[in-house]
Amino acid sequence: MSATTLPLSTITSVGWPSGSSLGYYDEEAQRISDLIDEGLKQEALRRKDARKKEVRVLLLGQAESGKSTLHKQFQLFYASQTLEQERPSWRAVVYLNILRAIRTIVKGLELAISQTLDGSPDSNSFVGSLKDEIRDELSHLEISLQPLLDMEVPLSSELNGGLSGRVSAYVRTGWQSLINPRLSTREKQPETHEMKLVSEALRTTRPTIESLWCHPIVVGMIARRKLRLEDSAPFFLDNIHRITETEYIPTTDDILRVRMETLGVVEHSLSVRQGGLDYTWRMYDVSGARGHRHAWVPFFDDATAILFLAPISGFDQQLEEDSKINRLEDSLQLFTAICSNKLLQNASLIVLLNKIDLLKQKLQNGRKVRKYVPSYGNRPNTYESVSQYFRAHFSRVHSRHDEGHRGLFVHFTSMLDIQATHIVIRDVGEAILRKHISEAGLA
Ligand SMILES: Nc1nc2c(ncn2[C@@H]2O[C@H](COP(=O)(O)OP(=O)(O)OP(=O)(O)O)[C@@H](O)[C@H]2O)c(=O)[nH]1
Ligand SMILES: [Mg+2]
Repeated sequence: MSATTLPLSTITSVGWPSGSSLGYYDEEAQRISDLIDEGLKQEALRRKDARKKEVRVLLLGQAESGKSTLHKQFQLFYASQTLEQERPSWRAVVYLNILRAIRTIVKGLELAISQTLDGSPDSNSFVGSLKDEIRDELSHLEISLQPLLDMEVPLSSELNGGLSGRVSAYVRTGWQSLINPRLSTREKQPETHEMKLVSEALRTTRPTIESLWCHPIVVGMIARRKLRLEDSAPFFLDNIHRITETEYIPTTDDILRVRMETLGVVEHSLSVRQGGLDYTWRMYDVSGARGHRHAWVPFFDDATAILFLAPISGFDQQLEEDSKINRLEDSLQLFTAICSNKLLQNASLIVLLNKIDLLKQKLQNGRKVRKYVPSYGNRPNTYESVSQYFRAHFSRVHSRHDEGHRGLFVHFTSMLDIQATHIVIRDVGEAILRKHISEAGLA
């Protein structure tokens, strides 16, 4: 029976006050409606209040520009205990970085050796005139390292929760628990089977890795840029002795240097106390590869600030995902798109011209900027001159394309320098918060 066919007597018999007039129901309905309205109002106020205490920061920039490394630095500055908890989990990623570096070297050597065996050596090839005994020596090193390299796929698959395919590991929420299941307990972690195999194999092949890494042919190929190693590969291979110790736990420097690609967009939350108030910083760390940038858009609404990272050491490099595009050129194009994006026009804009340590190193080694950036002309090939020239390019893009007519904050950074980066984080944090406070009416 539907409620509309119930006689009034039936209704009163189930507990409604008998003999009351219809006016009573109106009053009761009104009371309930007022209560609901009040609840909704309180909820809206509570949300508005929480929103005022929430700062949303986007970390943008091309792949390998240093976004995830910057997030680690924020973590170190505001929540170092969380990085402490994660520390053992990074060991697997360090191992994976080493395996990847060895694979790149071995593949590069294989290619060079096959060219000499073909009898059609590239006349410019450094190994074009390899003597038979050196070729045999290199082949022997490669064969000895093959079992170690065969562990790369299972290890990356373990880090990716069983997903294999590309040999890589990805930053995404909760990856640490796969390799370090009792992350929160602080107990000494038992090694996973895969990790045990890899760490043993690394220990036993350490002398071979060292021989390969300091072999004059490999050193020469790197000097002539015949091998494209990731930025941190030399550091890990130089430290192979320490890293293959039985009790090895990654240092903070190792964690900052390790390369782990970001998958999609990862949200991190940080509690930040500033000016006597607690704020929640929501940081969005995105994948910077060309094919993944469309995934950023849903995070543009309501962004408080953008931290745009441009690795200016990349003036002589191409994108990994498209070898026709110069890295610096790509950074400038991307920055143009960010400046002119209407959805972002209210967000503070902060540019971090990153990897200045690598830029200084390249210039010291005699790399000429004008060879890769013809417009640089005959200006001095010094860090001061080059860095200001690159900065001027970003400022020009900003003044031509900035939709919101915002001010532009520019910092030169090396994400590996903890002290200097923390000064930048403090300055940037204060600037972002000042703007947020005045806009949210918290002042
Ligand atoms: N030498 C040097 N290396 C850096 C610097 N900043 C970052 N790196 C290294 O560059 C590599 C890439 O850094 P990530 O932070 O993973 O780059 P990302 O922008 O998050 O890259 P995607 O996630 O692919 O978009 C890592 O190995 C870092 O250790 C820097 O200032 N100097
Ligand atoms: Mg990343």
